[in-house]
Amino acid sequence: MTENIITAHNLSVEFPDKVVFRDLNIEVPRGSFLSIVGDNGAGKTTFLRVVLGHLKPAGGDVTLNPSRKDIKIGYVPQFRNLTAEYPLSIKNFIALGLTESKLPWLTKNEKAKLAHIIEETELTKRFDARLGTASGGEKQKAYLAQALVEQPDLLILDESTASLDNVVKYELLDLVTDYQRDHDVTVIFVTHDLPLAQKYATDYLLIQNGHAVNGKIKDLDLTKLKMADLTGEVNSEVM
Ligand SMILES: Nc1ncnc2c1ncn2[C@@H]1O[C@H](COP(=O)(O)OP(=O)(O)OP(=O)(O)O)[C@@H](O)[C@H]1O
Repeated sequence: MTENIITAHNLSVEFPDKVVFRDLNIEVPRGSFLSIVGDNGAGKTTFLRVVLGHLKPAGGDVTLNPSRKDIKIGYVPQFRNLTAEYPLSIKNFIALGLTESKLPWLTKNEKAKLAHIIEETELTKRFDARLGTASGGEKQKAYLAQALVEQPDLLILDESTASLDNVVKYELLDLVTDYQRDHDVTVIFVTHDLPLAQKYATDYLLIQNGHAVNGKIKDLDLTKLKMADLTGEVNSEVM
């Protein structure tokens, strides 16, 4: 039986002036790829904050497995350009994600982890380059490698493909799904890009207008969503 990494029952999230959603039931199987989609301000980040225990729900419950204390999380933020003067090499930047030892030098095991993730994120030819001078795609791959270097249980891609060009977006998500094939990692991809979500995700969570619906991505009918780049309203047929 597939284990769930996230299980929520009747989860309701509200602020004094806003219902984010009510009575969400969702199970996120280990090893799945969940896309969270919704307009700006719909509640995607808020959902993650509740899951990670940073915000108390108004009702219901959500559990993580492994527990919040034990789970290893990798996080890739939205792309932001670093200045050309940024001093770290790609390799040293990725090494910031190592948490095993507190020593000022890398242990043998850490060096092996670093070499491995550099290869898996296809940065082998560029690991000595300064991150500041790297291309946008290489920078985002370096963020991805940093998030994966400790082999997380859960990888959160927080609009990590926004403002990247199309080729780079697909390259990055190809790397994620290749990595996922070889490692036991669950991916949560927060995005406004529905076609991208449809290509890579197995499951979706759509948060819109105070409602949340979820299911298998193959059952999400894009033609029923009235969205221009996901900035419109969701059709009532879906809600
Ligand atoms: N601590 C808070 N107190 C009150 N309202 C809040 C709080 N945090 C978030 N909100 C509101 O809840 C709503 C959901 O915010 P959230 O940041 O989760 O949206 P989002 O879907 O992640 O948006 P974006 O795509 O722009 O990042 C917004 O209207 C926001 O203003």
